[in-house]
Amino acid sequence: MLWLDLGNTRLKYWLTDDIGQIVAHDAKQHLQAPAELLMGLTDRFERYAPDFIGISSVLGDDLNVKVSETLSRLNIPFEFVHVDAAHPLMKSAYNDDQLGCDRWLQMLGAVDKKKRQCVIGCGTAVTIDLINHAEHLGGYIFPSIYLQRESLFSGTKQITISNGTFDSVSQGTTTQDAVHRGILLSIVGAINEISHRHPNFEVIMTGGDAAIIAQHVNRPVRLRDDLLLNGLARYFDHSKQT
Ligand SMILES: Nc1ncnc2c1ncn2[C@@H]1O[C@H](COP(=O)(O)OP(=O)(O)O)[C@@H](O)[C@H]1O
Ligand SMILES: CC(C)(COP(=O)(O)O)[C@@H](O)C(=O)NCCC(=O)O
Ligand SMILES: [K+]
Repeated sequence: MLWLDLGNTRLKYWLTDDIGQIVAHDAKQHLQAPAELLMGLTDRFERYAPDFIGISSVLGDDLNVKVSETLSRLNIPFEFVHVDAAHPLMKSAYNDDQLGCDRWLQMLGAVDKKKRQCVIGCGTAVTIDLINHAEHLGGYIFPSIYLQRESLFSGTKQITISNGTFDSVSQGTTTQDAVHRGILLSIVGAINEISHRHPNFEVIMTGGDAAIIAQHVNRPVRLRDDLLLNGLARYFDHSKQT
């Protein structure tokens, strides 16, 4: 099986064998041209010869059509996941026309009837979703570190930094440090606040920046970079059973 996660910044793929073990995986910035990036991967995918391609995309219809055209050349069956708020594995109070497919699949990858869970996606946007015994209560969306830095850059005259590391939340004594620590604090602070308000929810984090952010969160955090993959596998496994 080939699993694709088309996020706003990076295309991730996982190739799994018939017992679900990961054989290959990668993440690449698609620079808003995911179909072209996929074109360059088609010979590799043909060599893997998967029997099915499951896709999560939050890139909208126009890009999804281009991705479909590229994938059609492979003559391998593929399917884009659509959010189902009434899914047997997890009910959702969220508007299912609007809920991002990646958020939904990350939750599907983690959901456990016996638990209260806070699922945090650390991608282009940070998403926080609350699940109470397999019922999605709703969540939050806010810009992640690079989007926040870009907004400061474009919204102010005197903040002109373009690089720097997000590695501390202690107060800064230069513009560069004040910006990078402020941005990281805004994200870590939000996560600490939500986990403080929901003390008996287990906190699970995934996404490209999860490791950077998790180390500053003042509650135990479970890092799972396979969450969306797991959601895709559960989704298509379940649809086969029914
Ligand atoms: N402008 C940027 N420069 C460098 N890295 C970036 C930039 N924007 C995002 N990234 C990196 O890309 C990754 C995005 O995470 P990912 O979970 O793949 O996001 P998405 O699912 O939204 O595409 C993160 O590791 C982040 O550090
Ligand atoms: C919130 C998101 C942009 C996060 O996407 P990502 O950061 O993974 O690229 C995505 O889940 C999305 O487009 N959601 C649709 C709006 C919503 O979930 O309400
Ligand atoms: K994502």
